Amino acid sequence: MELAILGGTFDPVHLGHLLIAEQVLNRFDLDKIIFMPAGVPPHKNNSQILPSHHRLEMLKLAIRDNPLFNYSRYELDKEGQSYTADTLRYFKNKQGVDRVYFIIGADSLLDIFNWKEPDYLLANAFFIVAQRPGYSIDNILRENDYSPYFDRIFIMNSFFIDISSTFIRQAVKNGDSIRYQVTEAVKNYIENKKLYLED
Ligand SMILES: Nc1ncnc2c1ncn2[C@@H]1O[C@H](COP(=O)(O)OP(=O)(O)OP(=O)(O)O)[C@@H](O)[C@H]1O
Ligand SMILES: O=C(O)c1ccc[n+]([C@@H]2O[C@H](COP(=O)([O-])O)[C@@H](O)[C@H]2O)c1
Repeated sequence: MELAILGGTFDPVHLGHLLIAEQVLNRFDLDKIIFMPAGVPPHKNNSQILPSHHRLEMLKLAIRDNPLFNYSRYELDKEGQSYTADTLRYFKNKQGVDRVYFIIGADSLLDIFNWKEPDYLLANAFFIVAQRPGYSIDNILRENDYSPYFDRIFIMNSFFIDISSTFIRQAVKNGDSIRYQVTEAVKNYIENKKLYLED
């Protein structure tokens, strides 16, 4: 069995996330994508992250029209930090999944040796890396020694999408439009719940 997971804080989920998931389905022989919201994202300032029920609700709204996009509550329901190594162990050892693909942006690839148990992760999972503005994958691959894992890291020939959750949160705070950066349902949710208006 194979599983393709797009993990993220999704604060909020945006069209960049949806577009990279769609490109993965176009380019790889995978039949669905599992969006995995992090309960406690390891490398983010958690006091500033929206409670998980809001992040999950927006994710559900964003993917509801696409039967190939699913989500998992695994990292939300689990205690402690949402380490990807723990998630990998769970799906491989407890759920018997043979191949787990993690879909990440180039910024995450740059950070991956700072993740918990990077060697275990890189040796036992597969990574699909999406281009991201501001990051040169060629330079990233030159800076660290990824060579033992080259057969497990797939660089996706994807287009660059200049959208980030940080930019969206800032735009809401400034009173700027976020239309076309998030789905209409997510935009309405943010407005109705008055999210991201303050620091
Ligand atoms: N526009 C994008 N292009 C490529 N990858 C992206 C893009 N946005 C997010 N990702 C990737 O999706 C994953 C989850 O991202 P995350 O939920 O942290 O969104 P973000 O926009 O990076 O958030 P923030 O701005 O708060 O850091 C990460 O691996 C990240 O690299
Ligand atoms: O396992 C780790 O140490 C680790 C450190 C940083 C990020 N991650 C995972 O990478 C994914 C994207 O993270 P983020 O912070 O960009 O939302 C998300 O699934 C995180 O749980 C994982």
